[in-house]
Amino acid sequence: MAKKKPKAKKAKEPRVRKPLFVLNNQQKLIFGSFLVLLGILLFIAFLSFLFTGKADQSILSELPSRAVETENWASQAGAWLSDFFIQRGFGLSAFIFAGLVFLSGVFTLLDLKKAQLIQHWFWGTLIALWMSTLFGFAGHKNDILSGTIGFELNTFIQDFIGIIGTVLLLLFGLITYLAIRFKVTPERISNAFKKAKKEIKSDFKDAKNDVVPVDNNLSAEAEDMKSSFDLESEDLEPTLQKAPEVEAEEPKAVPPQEPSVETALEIEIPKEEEVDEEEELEMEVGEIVEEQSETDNLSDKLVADFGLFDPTLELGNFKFPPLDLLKKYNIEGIKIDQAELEDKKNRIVETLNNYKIGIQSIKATIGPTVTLYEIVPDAGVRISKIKNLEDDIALSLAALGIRIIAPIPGKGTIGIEVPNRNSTIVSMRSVIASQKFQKSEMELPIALGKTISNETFVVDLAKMPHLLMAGATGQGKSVGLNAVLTSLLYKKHPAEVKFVLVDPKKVELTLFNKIERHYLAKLPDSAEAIITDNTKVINTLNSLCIEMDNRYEMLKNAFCRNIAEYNVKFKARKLNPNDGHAYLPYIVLVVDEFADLIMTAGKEVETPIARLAQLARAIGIHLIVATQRPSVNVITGIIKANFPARIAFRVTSKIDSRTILDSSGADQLIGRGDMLYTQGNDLIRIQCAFVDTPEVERITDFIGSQKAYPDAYLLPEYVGEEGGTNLDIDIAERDKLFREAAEILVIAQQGSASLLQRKLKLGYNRAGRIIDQLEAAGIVGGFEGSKARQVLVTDLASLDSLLENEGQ
Ligand SMILES: Nc1ncnc2c1ncn2[C@@H]1O[C@H](COP(=O)(O)OP(=O)(O)OP(=O)(O)O)[C@@H](O)[C@H]1O
Repeated sequence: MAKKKPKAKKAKEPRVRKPLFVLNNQQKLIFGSFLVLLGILLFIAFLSFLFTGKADQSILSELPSRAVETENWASQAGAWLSDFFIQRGFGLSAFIFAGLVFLSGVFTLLDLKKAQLIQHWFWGTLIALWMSTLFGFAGHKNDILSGTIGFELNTFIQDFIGIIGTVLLLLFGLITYLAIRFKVTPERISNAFKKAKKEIKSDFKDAKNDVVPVDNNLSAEAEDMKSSFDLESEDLEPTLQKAPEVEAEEPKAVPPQEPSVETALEIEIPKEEEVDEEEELEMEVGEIVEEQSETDNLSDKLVADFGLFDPTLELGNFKFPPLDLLKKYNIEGIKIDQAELEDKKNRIVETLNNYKIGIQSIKATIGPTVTLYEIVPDAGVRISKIKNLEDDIALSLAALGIRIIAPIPGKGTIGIEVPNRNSTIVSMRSVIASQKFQKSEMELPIALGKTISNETFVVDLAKMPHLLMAGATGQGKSVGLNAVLTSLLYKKHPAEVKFVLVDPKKVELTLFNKIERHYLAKLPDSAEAIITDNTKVINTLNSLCIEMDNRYEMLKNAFCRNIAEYNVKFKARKLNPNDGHAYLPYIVLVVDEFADLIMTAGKEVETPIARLAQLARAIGIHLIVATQRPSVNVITGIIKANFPARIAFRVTSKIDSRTILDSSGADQLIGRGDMLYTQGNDLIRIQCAFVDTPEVERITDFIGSQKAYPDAYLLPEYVGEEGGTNLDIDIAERDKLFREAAEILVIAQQGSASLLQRKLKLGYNRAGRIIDQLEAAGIVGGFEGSKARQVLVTDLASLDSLLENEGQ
């Protein structure tokens, strides 16, 4: 496992060398063909210059004009260019530049590697310099051969190191060039010599067609070998033939233990191979050129031609809802009531003094619903003493919802939160309009409300990664859910996020039906996207589990660790849609009234929820679960462990508060959107943003009236075990009423759960389970939709014998 990690990382971050400028295909064609033709023109002009250069000398001093007549095949331009490159430049070597220009054109047209072209230019220029210097040295009388540069270079070098020095320097230049460019080494030269020598020898041998007699100077090993051959195959009269040069260099290289016996024994071949091997050991390691992988090149090309993939293109004209759809309240902002502040401060100080607690300083921070009084007690005061005075302070202030934070984490103070006499509504508009939200770079930003210091509180759902919301009825849960959904609607394009809404109350989330084809996801066969039926919830959750598994597979194939990386790669066109890749929107599953679901479906809901909560964070499925009853059988350990981010609205008891937050505090809230938020560490008191139903309606109307996708986002199909059929039910685990139920159905010859419910006064779940057990026992048939199941046993006698046989 540990070994695999770096590999994955390497695959994840392929080295992409960004070119300075990228030409598109048309530009490549234009630029490439220009260079090719220019190369040809230069070649023609240069060639012509060799014949017509002298004749055109006179016109070079004149300014270019139509009246000037030239002999050059490329006219005035040809004459000028040739003069520049040949006469004043490199002489004959100027042809190299014509070739290089031509080559550049070919490279551009065929989109070959730039690095190679640069190498050609580098070496071409060096050769041009070397050749013109050589011509300058050898034929310094003729400046067409060397050009001015060659002539000057030659005289410059000669002035310093003389004629012999120049010859040697030129020779050195040639050797250096051969050594670097063609990787010529002394070994290769000597090998070439040896090979040539050997070939000549073998030719000579072949010609003679004779066997060379045994060499008396064989090494000890060779002698051994010879004797073993003599012993093993006397009749064959083997003869050892040995390459003399091999013996001289490496006599030990003959493998003594595995001699092969042939009529005309050729030991030299393995020996030569050994020598070759040894020579190969001194192999030069060539420079490692890092190349872009094929896919990178392809994706770069695709990006150059079509730009980055834009998932929002299908609904390119989609307009985000404007701010004025949200209500503006007259009393925005916090009013400071000096008298109230002073009064409360005095009461706090007084109460503490009554218990002999002195205070060094007191500071007030006014929030929308509560004011935080931070006190620094005198030295030597026990913090727990103040904490215990919570009720006394509440009594003296005659206020609900006093919360004491002792000490405030990170500050050396003790906080006392006291509700304001007149609380201010935190409008959704104010939090959506805040810079913090508008400028947030989060994946799934949610503006929850405002903190006690009146700052907008924005969190990233993708980081949470799942949210548990609880609170007694009427304390602001539904408003909270709407605030979450509204935040996402204001920030995310329909292509980027999809909601799966589960609303057993049937009324809370219905407004979102209008944006079904924009933002909602549903099962392929369901008519409504918002799920109100508990049995459908199970199918949807299982379908989400399939979606999760599918997404993990896609991520694995793309070497990505999470959805963000995957989508970046997909946008850069590095993932081929034909290989099953697609842009992945985030999926937010919202479950209202979770307690109700657990009551009716129990484990069937809990298991997929827990699975999703455990695994879905990396692939962009996030859960928001809201419940009225935060009891331990609803918020089980496994659910709790996977929902580190929790919101508690007001609850009725300390126990409930502990169930949600693992600490008390939620019981001391004042309701109406007053909440505590935790992401595993501190509790933050927030006033939830208020968004009313008409506002949500306006937003959904606005979005719903725009062009939509043809259908809601379709989740994978889940072929459920309808009615909870499980054919492996253990006989020992059968219901106590199993036999009775079987008899009822056999007598009635009708396999229906409702019949059992009526006759045995059972709940739906238990009746359903018994039916499953009867099916497993072969008493009733399989599920047949709305029809009752078939009863497979005709009478009670057959039933008796069936059950008796089963027991054996
Ligand atoms: N953030 C808020 N600011 C101001 N008032 C609020 C806020 N949240 C809720 N309220 C008030 O509380 C009332 C009840 O809120 P809400 O419908 O969200 O409660 P609930 O917890 O969903 O109740 P239930 O569980 O019964 O559905 C709202 O009609 C509203 O008047």
